[in-house]
Order: sequence, then structure tokens, then C-alpha cells
Amino acid sequence: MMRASLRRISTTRPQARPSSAWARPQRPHTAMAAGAAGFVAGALGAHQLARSDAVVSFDDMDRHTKAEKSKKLKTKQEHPTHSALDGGRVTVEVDEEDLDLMTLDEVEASRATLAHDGGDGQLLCTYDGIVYDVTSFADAHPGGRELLLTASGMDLKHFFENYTVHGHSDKAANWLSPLAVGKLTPEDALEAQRRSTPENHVRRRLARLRASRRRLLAIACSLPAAIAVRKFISFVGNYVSSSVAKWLARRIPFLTVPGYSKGAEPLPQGTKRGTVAVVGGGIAGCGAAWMLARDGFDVVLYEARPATSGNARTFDWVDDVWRKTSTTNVDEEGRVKSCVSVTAWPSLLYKNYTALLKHLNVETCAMPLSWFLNSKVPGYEGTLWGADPNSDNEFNTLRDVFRDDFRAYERAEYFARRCTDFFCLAWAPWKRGDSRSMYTNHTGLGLLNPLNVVPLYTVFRAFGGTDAWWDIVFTPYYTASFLVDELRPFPAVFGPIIEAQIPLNPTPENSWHGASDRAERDCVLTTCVTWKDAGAGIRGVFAKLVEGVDVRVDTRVLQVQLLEDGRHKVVDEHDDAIIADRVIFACPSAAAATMIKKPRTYLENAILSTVVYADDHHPATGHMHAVMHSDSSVVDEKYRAEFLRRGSNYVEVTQLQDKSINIENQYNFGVQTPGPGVAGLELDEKPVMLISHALGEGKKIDSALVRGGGNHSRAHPLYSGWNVMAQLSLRLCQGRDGLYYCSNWTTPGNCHDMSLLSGFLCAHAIGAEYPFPDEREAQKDFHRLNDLMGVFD
Ligand code: HEM
Repeated sequence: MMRASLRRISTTRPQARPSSAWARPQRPHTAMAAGAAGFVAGALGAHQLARSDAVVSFDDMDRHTKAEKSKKLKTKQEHPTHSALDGGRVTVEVDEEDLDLMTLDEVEASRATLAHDGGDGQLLCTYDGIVYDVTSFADAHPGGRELLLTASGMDLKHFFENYTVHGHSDKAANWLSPLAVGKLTPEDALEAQRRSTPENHVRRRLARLRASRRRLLAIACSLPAAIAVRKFISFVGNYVSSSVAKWLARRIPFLTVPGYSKGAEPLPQGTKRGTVAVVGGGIAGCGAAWMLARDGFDVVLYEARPATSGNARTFDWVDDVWRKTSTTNVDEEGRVKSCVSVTAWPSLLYKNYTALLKHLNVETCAMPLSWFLNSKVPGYEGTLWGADPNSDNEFNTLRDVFRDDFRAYERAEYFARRCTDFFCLAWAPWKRGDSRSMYTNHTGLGLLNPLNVVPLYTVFRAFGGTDAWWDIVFTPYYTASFLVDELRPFPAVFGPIIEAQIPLNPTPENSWHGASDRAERDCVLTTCVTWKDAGAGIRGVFAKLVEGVDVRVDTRVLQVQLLEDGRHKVVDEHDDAIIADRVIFACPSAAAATMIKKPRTYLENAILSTVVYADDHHPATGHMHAVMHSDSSVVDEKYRAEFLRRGSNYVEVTQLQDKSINIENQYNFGVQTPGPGVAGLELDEKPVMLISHALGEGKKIDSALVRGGGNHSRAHPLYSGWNVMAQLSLRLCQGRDGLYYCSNWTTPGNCHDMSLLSGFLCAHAIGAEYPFPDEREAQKDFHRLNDLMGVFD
């Protein structure tokens, strides 16, 4: 029975769908800047808000956000069920009459027939009791073939709930509908859902990653030789003959030599400079587009979401209570415009972003941030004002509880700093004048630093630190910043960088001591700044970056085909196509891999499939999901007033019934948002605007105070030695056949400045000039990141 049934399925396998299957009824197609209007394209129905005229917008926001969403968001398994929520659920229309009954064993057995890396096995999944054969869809899946394979033989409910992008349109449902090949009994349908747990998903994802990592390791091992050959050919090109260098470069099939390999040369100078397609409208894509457009290139920028801005999401909202009491403090439309993802940065380290803001005339102001950690874990109770080194006040008891660990961490961090300084030649006389930079770690000999791949956790443990401190202090403290709660692989080389920005052991150098008319303690905070008007500031930056660019929002690129003349046909979901001389992928790695259609993509496939994102480890945790609200009761009553007055992040650490640790974050945007009408307010008068991740057991948010929600899947690459290895290896593909890669996963961190610079590097390799030649320190960072990414010679 099983064999017969499987054979039947393989004969009825549907053909790949034409690209028109992606078409949407409307496509906003702006020929100029997306503009501020693009950022407020609300995804949330007004009925979900407390006020009917209230505006809440958060691009990529879950349309179905309700209070239920925030009920149980935990580091472990429990997560919100969207089945009870309207709007975001994937509903597939299938005529069950024509479908044969199948057993769950048959579906699961199909996994064995699936040759993961090719072959003609079947990829079967279930959803709502229907069995789908999605084999033909794997290579077209925007989330990548690899992610889809983790679902083989499983039920899709879990995946659709945790990767909420599927519920934002009918696209996933439209794809599935014709792929139905069988149905399950109601009992089997339930059992399929029960077995498809986040743990099973993570186990499979990591198993698949292990397989790709073997390939990556082999590639990374060849790097020193590859770099030496590249240097040799560049030397020949610079000092002997460029045509000889070209001839050599084109004879080495698996190596890209910037400037000489096919497609990796800059486009010619002149009035008609060529067309560049940029896929992805985050800071990397917009930065690249800006540089290219100002240098005379024709640039088409594609953004799959309704607006540019990428991970730097924005949020507009009305707070009823605040509006009633502070009627003068609203903008003309009665909204507080806020940034939510990129809220503040250390300008001393973000040199290029700072130079960009200066260039675009966007004003900034000081934004000292202060993290408050509240541990309720039995035996380790205590609190910590993160940037406050004093252990003799009521708010810093965790420094006493973990006295030895803080010392061990100090030693580990000091060791990492000295080791990194050694490899980066910080001791050399010619380097002494350099100002502090977060990019030096990877320059020159820095690439040989073993701490690029040795985890900070390992160094900390070697210095006598305990797991308890790591889990209760370190991880929660930085989860708030990186939205990643898997920090054990965090490479030690980054330890000094984060300590310089968000210190656990504050010193006069890494803490803010600017003038403050607030409490004395407020003077000991981070050295961050933000836009003077947070709402308009961030929108203004993105709008200005894409002036003169053909921006196509709501447009997913489906294919980038290499043509015989070396140019590319870029086909989008609306069946439009352009011919581009160069393509820059400023999007998640798997999305790029799916789009590239050209022969011999082994290298690209191996590297692009190895990048690890936060959701590969914790697809169901609350850190993937955000709830925006103004219910301050979620913050411990004892510390509430103090936190709302001056804290930027409240992190509560609790032990769950199953003994696992839950890390709950509250971002206090009342403090962090100097938006219209809010900028001038005293801290305690600012509206309560919280963003919650992973609420602890038993906590609830008042549904009337929920303003919206968002999802971060594929937004945060993991900080790990493996990702660093992928980043280093990526140089072998940069520019290959005219294709470039930038954005957060191509750099060593989730950082606005790094992503922006990665876009600049690609634009420069194509022929655009570096935009801030007078900013010497910023320019040094530009070259330092190029040392890591190897985009141009
Ligand atoms: C057969 C089942 C699936 C179908 C039909 C499907 C379909 C889709 C579609 C149509 C999109 C684009 C949505 C848009 O542009 O609005 C998408 C994106 C995505 N999917 Fe799936 N998907 C499936 C399974 C999965 C699974 C199992 C995972 C995760 C393990 C996943 C992860 C993602 C991610 C991360 C994206 C976003 C990619 C990006 O924007 O870069 N999908 N999927």
C-alpha cells in the first residue's frame, strides 16, 4: 500500500509554477525615493488598536497580532499559537474529494527517499490534514531550499507560525494549493502537528548545517592558498600587465580575483556607466544604491516588503493615556514616530554611519542607554544596572552574587583584547596613532587570530567562570542587544568590541560621562547617540539614500539569470524583467542562493547555505517575536518606576518549571524615542512604550494596550566562528560573474555601520567612489572591512 501510494505521487508531481504565480494585484512602483510614506505602510488592521483612528505601523508587522501572541513566549518550547489569531494564518484551498487517504508513516517514510542534495526523492509535508509534495518548489522557495528541507515529512503549522512572513500574503497558500497529493485522517493530522516540534526542527536544521559545514571547512582551509594566488595575480595586474592578469584569473575556475575575473571588473567610467540591480532595501542595499546612483549608475533597487529600511524598522503609534494628558506633545497626525530596531549607536565606533548622517544633514543627540537586569533564578537572585560599576547600592546586588565571575570575565576580556591587539599589530609604532575601531580585529594578520573562531565562552570558562553567570548575566544582558540567545559560539575576538559599547565591567572609557541634569547614576551609561528626531531621522536617512534610484517595493526577485554576454536578467514576482550589468544581493543568504540561476554554483551554494541565523537555534522563542504595547505591569513593580524613568532595557531572568532559563526583554521606547513632541519631555513624562520579547511564565499583556507586533526571523545572523568562516570564504565568490553580496551576514556583526559599509564595498568594487574621502578614520574602517570581505583589491 505504501509503495503503491508513493509511486502514484511521483507520477503526479506538479511542474514548477511559472513566475506569474507570484503576482500580486497591485505593485507600488516608485521611480524615486520610497519616502517617509513608504515606511508607514501599516500591516496591522485598525480593529486591533485601542483607538479606531490610531495609526500603528511596523513594516513586516504580524497582521494578526493580538494579546494572545504575548501570552507565552519562552526560550524553550512554548510559543503563541496563531491558529486562534485572525489574518496571519495560511489558509490553503484544496478540494479534498479527489485526494487519496495516506498514512503518516507514508509521509514520514518519504524522507528516506529524498536525496537531500539532488536526486529524485520526494519532499512531502502535511498541513491541515492535507499532504503536499513540495519537491518542485524547493528551488524556488524564497527562504531557501535548506530551510524547506528541514520540514520534510513534517507538519507545516509550526513553520508557518514561527516564520510569520507566510501569513502576510496569499503567496504560500497559492503555491501549496496545486501541490496537494493526499489527505490524512483527523487523528493522523493531529499527530503530525504534535510531532512537528521546534526541537525536531532545530535538530534537523543543525544536522543539515553540520553537513554544509564540512564543505565550508574544506573551502576555508583553501583560503590562505587562494588569498596568495589572488595577491599574485593582482601584483601581476598592477605591475606587469593587466591583460596577463586577466588571462590568469580567467583560467582559475574556483577563484575570483577582484578586478580581473569575469564580472569582477569595475564598470567603465563615462557618461553611461551601466545598470546595477540591488536586491534588498536595508541599510546595506540602500547604501550601495546611494553610492552608485550619485556616481552616475542606473540603479534598480528591489525590496520584497512594502518599504525600504530592512532590519531598521520603524513604528508609529498613538498612546491614548499620554495623548489625553499631553495634548500638546503630538505631531500633526497625532502620532509618535519611533525607530524600533536601530535606536542608538556609539558614534566613536560607527564612523561611516556618523559621516553619512553628517553628509545627509541628519542631526543626532546623546542617547545614554542603561540596561537593567533582574534575576529571579533561585539561588541567584539580584539586580544589575549594567553600566554602573558600583556594587554598593541596592540595584547592583548581582555584582556581589557573581563577584568571582565578573573578575573571571574581566580577565577573559582582557586576554581577548591583548591577543587581538597582538595579531592586529596594535603595538607597532605605525599603528599607535589609529583611533579605536571595531574593524581592526580582522585586518592583515588579524585574520590569523585564533580568537576569530574560539568562543568567548571557552576563554571565560578557562579563566574559571561559571555556567551560571554565563546563563544568568552574560546571555540575558546581550540578548537584549543582539536578539540572539545562543551566545556560547560567540567568538572571543568580539568580546572587547561589545565591552567597549555595552559594558558589563564599565570603565571611564566605555561609559558616558557627558553633562547630565539627571541623577548622578545616569552619568555612567553607554556612549551612544541617536537621531535628534528618531522618527523622522531614520526615515529621512532611508529616503535620502534612495533619491535617484528606481525603487521597487513589494517586489520579490525570483531569478537572476546569467546571460551569455555576462549580463544578468533579473526577473521579479510581477513578471517584470530588467537586464543588469551587475547585481548586488543585500538580502539574507538563502534568499540570494535561491535567486541565482547559473551553472557551477557549488561555491556559492556551499557558502550561502552555511550561514546560521538566530532562528536556526530557536525558531519558536519569543526573541523572534515582538509585542509593542504600553502595559508597564509586565515590569517588576519594585523596580518599575525607576526603570521607566531612566532604563532603556529591562531584562528579567527566570527559571521555568522545566528548570530551563527564560530571558524576558522589555525595550523602553518611551526613553529611547526622541520623536516629535516627545523629545523635550522629562523622562518620567514620556509615554510608556514597551517592546516585549519572551514574556515570563504567567505574565500577560493587557490586550487593549497592545499596539502591534513583529517578527525577526532571518534578521539576526548568529555570532559564531562558523559564520566568520563563511564571511571570510565569501571573498571567493564576491564579484564572480558580476554578483556581489553584502548586508549583516557578510560582516562580523549585526551592526548598522558594518552593513552600510558592506554595501559601500560592493558599490566601490563596481566602480563608485568612496563617498567620504575627507573622513580619514572612516575611510580606514572602509579598508579594514574590505580586508575581511575581500570585495576589491
Ligand atoms: C512548503 C512549504 C512552504 C511554502 C509554500 C513556503 C512559501 C514561502 C513564500 C511564498 C515565501 C515568500 C513570502 C513573501 O514574499 O511574502 C516564503 C518565505 C520564507 N519562508 Fe517559506 N514556505 C514554506 C516552508 C518554509 C519552511 C519550512 C521554512 C522554515 C524552516 C520557511 C522559511 C521561510 C523564510 C525564512 C522566508 C523569508 C525569506 C526572505 O524574505 O528572505 N518556509 N516562503
